[in-house]
Amino acid sequence: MALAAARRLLLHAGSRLGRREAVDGARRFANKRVLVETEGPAGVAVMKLRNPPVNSLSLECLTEFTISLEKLENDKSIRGVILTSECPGIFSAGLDLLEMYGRNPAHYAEYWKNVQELWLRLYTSNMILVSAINGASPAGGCLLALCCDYRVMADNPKYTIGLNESLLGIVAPFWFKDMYVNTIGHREAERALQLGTLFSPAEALKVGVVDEVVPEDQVHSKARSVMTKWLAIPDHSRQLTKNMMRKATADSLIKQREADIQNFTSFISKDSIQKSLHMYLEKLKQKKG
Ligand SMILES: CCCCC/C=C\C/C=C\C/C=C/C(=O)SCCNC(=O)CCNC(=O)[C@H](O)C(C)(C)COP(=O)(O)OP(=O)(O)OC[C@H]1O[C@@H](n2cnc3c(N)ncnc32)[C@H](O)[C@@H]1OP(=O)(O)O
Repeated sequence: MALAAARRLLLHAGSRLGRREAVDGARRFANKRVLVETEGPAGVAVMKLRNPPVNSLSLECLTEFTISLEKLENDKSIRGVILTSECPGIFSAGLDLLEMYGRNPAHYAEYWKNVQELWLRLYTSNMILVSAINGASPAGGCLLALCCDYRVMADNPKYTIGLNESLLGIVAPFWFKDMYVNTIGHREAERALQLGTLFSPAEALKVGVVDEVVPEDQVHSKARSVMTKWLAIPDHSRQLTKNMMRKATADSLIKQREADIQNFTSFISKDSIQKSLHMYLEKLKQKKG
């Protein structure tokens, strides 16, 4: 409830928590975890996730992300968004494991509702979305990239991307799966989902998880040049086409949002699933030292 109130305040009362300033004709607004810079005449915004250390999608981060997108969507001068990260070497570590571990069912339900909301807003956005994937992008991080119309990834073998849920002992929700199938086809998705494959940039390109791999220092310039190409298409025809391609996938979640929340909540609350998440979190800790 408190988050919903914060969201209303941020969105409608301007920016009490956020900031808006003019810099050389460009505009920017920032919440704590999302920075948005817009470039006047081109109608393009650059949205940077900045939730260190790994841009995990905590409830606060999801909320700020959704609010920022909503603001951009309502700003008729904005036609495209480049989605990227301000955390070195990490695009996004995906959903925040600490939101799904050791909490109560009401918290899981609230968290999942916000995950759904961000996904629906991103996936069905009328704007052109290009991701500049400048770091690791597992699970929910990959989901963000898959929502975009075009994905450019940095050519660094340390960065991997994919829906790795099965490695955590959890299952990618059906709408994650649907988007994966839409992007890389049924056979590749079936294999990658079962194995929890995290693809290197070269593999991701080969299988179609990303559209282009470029040297790390060119990710942003390439994303901009891709955006320029997409901006040349009339908005109305591009938007109708995007809607035609994505509507069925979005509708299948819209039709069963409440049931999906119940499924998630009962699945994630299971002792066996909590145990798997505990082990995975321990593994992440041990990796350090
Ligand atoms: C049948 C019905 C089905 C219904 C559906 C049910 C369930 C499905 C539900 C959800 C789908 C899940 C989606 C997800 O996104 S789950 C998250 C998956 N993410 C990962 O697996 C990434 C894990 N992280 C890493 O691999 C690495 O951290 C990294 C991103 C490659 C970065 O490595 P680096 O070496 O740079 O950092 P550290 O590993 O040292 O991490 C620093 C710090 O961050 C913590 N952390 C990492 N990832 C997360 C995360 N996703 N959430 C929360 N915290 C994270 C890590 O533990 C370290 O913490 P510390 O306190 O030790 O500093």
